[in-house]
Amino acid sequence: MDAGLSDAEAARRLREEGPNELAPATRRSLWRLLLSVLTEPMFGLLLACGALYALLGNAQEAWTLMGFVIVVMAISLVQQQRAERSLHALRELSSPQAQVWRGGRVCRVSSRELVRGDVVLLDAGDRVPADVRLLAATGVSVDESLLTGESAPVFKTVTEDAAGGLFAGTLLTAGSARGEVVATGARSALGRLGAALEGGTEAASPVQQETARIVRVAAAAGLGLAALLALLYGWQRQDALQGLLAGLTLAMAILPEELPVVLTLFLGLGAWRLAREKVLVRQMSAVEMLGATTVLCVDKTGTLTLNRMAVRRLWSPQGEHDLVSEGELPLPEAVHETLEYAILASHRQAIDPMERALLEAGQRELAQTEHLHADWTLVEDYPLSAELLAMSRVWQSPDRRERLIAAKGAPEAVIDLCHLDAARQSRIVGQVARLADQGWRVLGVARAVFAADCLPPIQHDFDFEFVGLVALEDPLRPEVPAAIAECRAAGIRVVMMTGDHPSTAISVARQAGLDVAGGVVPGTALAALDDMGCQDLVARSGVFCRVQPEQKLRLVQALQARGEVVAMTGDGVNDAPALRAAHIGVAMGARGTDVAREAADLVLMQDSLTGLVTAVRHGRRVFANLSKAMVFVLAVHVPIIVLTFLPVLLGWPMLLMPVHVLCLQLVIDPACSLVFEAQPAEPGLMQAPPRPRQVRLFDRRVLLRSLGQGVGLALLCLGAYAGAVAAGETAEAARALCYGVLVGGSVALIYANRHWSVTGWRSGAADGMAWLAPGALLLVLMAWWVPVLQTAFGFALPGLPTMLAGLLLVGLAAAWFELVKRRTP
Ligand SMILES: Nc1ncnc2c1ncn2[C@@H]1O[C@H](COP(=O)(O)OP(=O)(O)OP(=O)(O)O)[C@@H](O)[C@H]1O
Ligand SMILES: [Cu+]
Repeated sequence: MDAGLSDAEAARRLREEGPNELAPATRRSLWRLLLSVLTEPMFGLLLACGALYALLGNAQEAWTLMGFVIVVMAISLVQQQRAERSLHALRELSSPQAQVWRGGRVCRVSSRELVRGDVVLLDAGDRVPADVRLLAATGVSVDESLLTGESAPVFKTVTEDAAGGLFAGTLLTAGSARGEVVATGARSALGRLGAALEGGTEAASPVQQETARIVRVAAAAGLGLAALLALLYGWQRQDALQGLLAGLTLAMAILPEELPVVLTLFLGLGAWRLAREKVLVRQMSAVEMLGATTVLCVDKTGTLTLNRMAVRRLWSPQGEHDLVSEGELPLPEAVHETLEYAILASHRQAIDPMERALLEAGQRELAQTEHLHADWTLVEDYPLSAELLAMSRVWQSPDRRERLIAAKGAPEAVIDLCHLDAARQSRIVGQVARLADQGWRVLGVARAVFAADCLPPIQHDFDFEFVGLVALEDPLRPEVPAAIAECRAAGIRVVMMTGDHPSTAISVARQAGLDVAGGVVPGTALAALDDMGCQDLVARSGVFCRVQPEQKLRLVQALQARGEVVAMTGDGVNDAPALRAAHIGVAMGARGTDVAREAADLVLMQDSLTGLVTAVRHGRRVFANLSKAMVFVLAVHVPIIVLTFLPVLLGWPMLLMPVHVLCLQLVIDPACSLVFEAQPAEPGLMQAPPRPRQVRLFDRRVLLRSLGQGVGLALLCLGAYAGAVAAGETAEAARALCYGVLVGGSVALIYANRHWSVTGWRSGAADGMAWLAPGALLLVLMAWWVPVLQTAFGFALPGLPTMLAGLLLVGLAAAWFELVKRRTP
């Protein structure tokens, strides 16, 4: 029964008892989305306008307006749905997984597919997916604070009573376990409590906060101005209803309802694009923080290296053997014991790549010898700890005559266990340095015998005898040097924090192309330093060895105190605090623990540093595109405001009505979501230093550019109107021309702002532009020619010379935008 359920039985139970989740995944339905669109203030304004038209007796205008309302709302709905769908897909991808016996073998399934009776395997760092009865447990301790509020670890062993089990939502902090699922979903202890895992609470990023502030200010200012305009108009012309209409138009023009939509859309789609590059974003705001990253703190194994360990060399005081260069020779007797005891000090069903490498070397090299003790039984197990980087296992031979203890671990820890004299000690230390200099991970191996029945509590109490050294090779990921070079070019420092030996650390750092000028600093050096000392240290050195998780946290904090924006990779059970502290915590999808993943903002599905560099590049691109979109959105509002306000002041007939503003939205919204969001990175984006952290989205440059471009367009539109009237056109034809220049100018505005470092027409074919520009042209022509629209828009067809003049004005606008783009710093 330990082999778990069959696939068919599991599927049947899943159907009958439902999935293992507390609340069904919440995906905002179409109705919810529609509701949120309907409750936007813009919609209220439009309804008010429609009602006013109806009151004024302009039934046709009221209907046209409503028609546009539906189109604009549909666009907005589609955009939101697009963002929503990408978010949902992300959540699915990042949903927790569980290791389970199904149909006689171990496989990984999404934990929502677990059913009662499944046999699950759990390891330190796993979140317990359901209520589980323990079948086997080694050194299991759990954090049940989610259920009990008590954060002290609780030790668990296999017992008959229910309290011995593991509960859904608790965290395995140490050990490993096998157990049978007894309750899932709402029937689990957590489900009965009605509690929910706090999943990805979205903290607003600086840009999100800034945007929210701008929207509030602009909305208040807009409403104030609109009220002023309504009063002015009503008082000047003694026409309260028309005044109200003018006011509403202005309110509509100023209301910056695009901004938050643009922000969510850009961050959401940015996350979706990253997911296609195998980088999962758990915290949306991380996309934008990534662009400001100045320091990447990376671990070594798996991030810089392949985590594909292989035993390279065996050393004992009697001899040495290289498994690659002397691979065809049989293993010399002198190193047999080194490998033998290294394997005895490992788990039989090893997960750790290092232990697997040892087992595999044993199968290959010792198969014909008496050194593999399949018939021995495990009596006791002393795990690795932060204080002592060594682990021991106690074995009983079949004849039960003696107990044998094998230890392996960091060489200095094993030497310490063996109580060697100074001469032998320094000889071994020299050998360790020689092997580690190649970038290999070196383990010391020791053994002891024990006759008494009662085992001592700590490893130090055995009388260990030094056996030898094992050097494991873990090749550098081939793509890493290029990724690090890219970081350097982009002004990003890469700092390595590893748990490994100093010589191994520096050698791998050198191979990867890290800055090793500051030497390698052991984690213990931090203990003697105060916070200022720490900050000095992280400024000077970029390679840290024998680092423990608490020290990672201190290093991250010291970097942050120096004003750096820190992204940090981590995968261990104890890395969570440092991951949370870093601006961007990065966990590994394949090898990381649940704890690390839950604490992280990003999950790299391919575990490689390259993914992180890609993420940084995307972060920079998203921020750049956001600024471009903001310049455009701000700039295009300037002429709209001027064209609504100025005619009232000058006593002209109204130039813009709600329907015009609304129709322009048909250009603005797709421009943001299609054109600006999809802009590729500017050339040189990764050759520039990171943007300083205090840089705001609406900085001087953005404001200057948008004002400069917007005022230019406003003047040209006014010029178009005044010119047309002067040339003898009717007010309707002049308005038609003015609107044509406004729409054409907006398209030119998009065109110019797509790229900042390149002139518009040199920037190559533009994806979204290809149908945005013809679409806008069609819109204008239809409004000019189609009779129904003509009346709704208050247009008359201008004469041909006027039209040509309008075309010229649009060309002028395009030239002006380029000029402003170049001249603003
Ligand atoms: N299973 C093990 N058996 C014996 N020693 C081990 C084992 N795992 C780790 N060690 C020792 O502990 C040291 C630190 O291991 P740890 O797992 O903390 O490194 P790490 O943080 O994974 O390294 P990196 O930063 O390179 O990823 C290792 O260099 C090794 O000497
Ligand atoms: Cu000791």
